[in-house]
Amino acid sequence: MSSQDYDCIVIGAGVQGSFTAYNLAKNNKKTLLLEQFVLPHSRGSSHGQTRIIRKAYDEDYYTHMMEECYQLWSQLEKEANVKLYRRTGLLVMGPEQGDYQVFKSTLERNKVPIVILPREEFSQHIPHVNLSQGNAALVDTTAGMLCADRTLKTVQGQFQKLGGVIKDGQKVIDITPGSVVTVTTVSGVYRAKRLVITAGPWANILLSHTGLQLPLQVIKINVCYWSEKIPGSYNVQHRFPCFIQLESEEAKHHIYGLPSNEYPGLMKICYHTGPETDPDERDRQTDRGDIDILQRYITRCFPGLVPIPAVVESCMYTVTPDNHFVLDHHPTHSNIVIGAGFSGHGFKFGPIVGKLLCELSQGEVPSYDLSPFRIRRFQAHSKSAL
Ligand SMILES: Cc1cc2nc3c(=O)[nH]c(=O)nc-3n(C[C@H](O)[C@H](O)[C@H](O)COP(=O)(O)OP(=O)(O)OC[C@H]3O[C@@H](n4cnc5c(N)ncnc54)[C@H](O)[C@@H]3O)c2cc1C
Ligand SMILES: O=C(O)[C@@H]1CCCC=N1
Repeated sequence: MSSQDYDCIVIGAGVQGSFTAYNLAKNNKKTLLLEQFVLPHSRGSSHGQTRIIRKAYDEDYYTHMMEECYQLWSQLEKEANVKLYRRTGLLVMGPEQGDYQVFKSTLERNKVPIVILPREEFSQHIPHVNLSQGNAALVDTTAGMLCADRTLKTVQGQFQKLGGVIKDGQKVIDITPGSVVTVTTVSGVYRAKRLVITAGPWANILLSHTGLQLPLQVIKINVCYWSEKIPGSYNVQHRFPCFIQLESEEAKHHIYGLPSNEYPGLMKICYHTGPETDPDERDRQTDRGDIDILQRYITRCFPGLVPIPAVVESCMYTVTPDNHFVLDHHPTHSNIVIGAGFSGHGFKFGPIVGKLLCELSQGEVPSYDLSPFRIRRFQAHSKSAL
């Protein structure tokens, strides 16, 4: 095996590619992780200080995967001696008869510890928030925040300690499928028996070299931070939780937030959709319709915040038509595995996605039923070239 030959190449060092490479190295596979930008970077979907981790989901299969995933997060923390998870709880608010009931049933069915907050007791538990008319509320008490940038640094570091090789600043410009896959970057040519593509918003650009297109939409998210009128009122140290406001008449998509933490006195609150963008032209996309929706919501429900964003950063989602991930083999090249379309909720699953993509690439039976994540569910869709 020459120095350019690997058991497996992983393209894309975001959260999913980094955890996949780490799992491959743990399984004694000679692994190369390729990244187009110099690391660390803030041009994809995995950067920033924080992400929400939760078991509160509509579907049982996500809640089931999160059971093991919490353990994997904790194992990584112990192995690397770093703190990545902070328990805050997740406040779920939503119209009583809508998605809220589905979240509640999933949590109850799976025996996730929750606290129901009756309307008359709400403000005693959650001061500084107005519960919308007709909304109900509960807290997923096991939920919390993950340190995102620290996670990438940690998992990439552990991968390298296991002998894994990271080459950053190496944009992949060609892929030649075959029993040995050839991957060409701007400055090298590498070969491997197996390839994993975890390219986030650039997935379809890379997949075009393999004759496949998936129905993925890339959207820009304005990551907004809002100033506390009274310092500390929404602070993590004062036990303010993360929250999700489920979709309602006035906001057609979720609104979610994390307590003030990374920027003193600023709480992060975002809208769970945004305008479509080309990933290489993200900063040219200046639509701020989402911010208007957030301003109205904050004025009404978070009266302790100044309803003008103090900081706006950018991030991207890569969204599938059903908002479920793609975790599958390439339909015509079985030694190519794809992890894509994490639809704005994939970070918390990083450790389990890494384990599953590693299993798929090694031809093993995956630890979970992956039928919700198969490519063939898009067969009827116009953008899939299967
Ligand atoms: C604002 C925001 C808030 C979010 N909040 C949450 C949350 O609270 N909880 C949660 O669980 N999830 C959340 N998510 C979603 C989560 O962050 C994403 O699902 C996850 O980061 C996707 O990771 P990825 O590895 O697929 O993509 P990315 O992080 O984009 O990684 C893909 C990598 O591939 C590289 N690449 C692409 N093309 C090439 C090429 N040709 N050659 C080499 N490298 C290439 C890119 O540069 C990039 O580094 C949020 C996302 C955003 C944007
Ligand atoms: O995945 C998450 O928890 C966040 C909050 C809800 C919307 C998307 N991302």
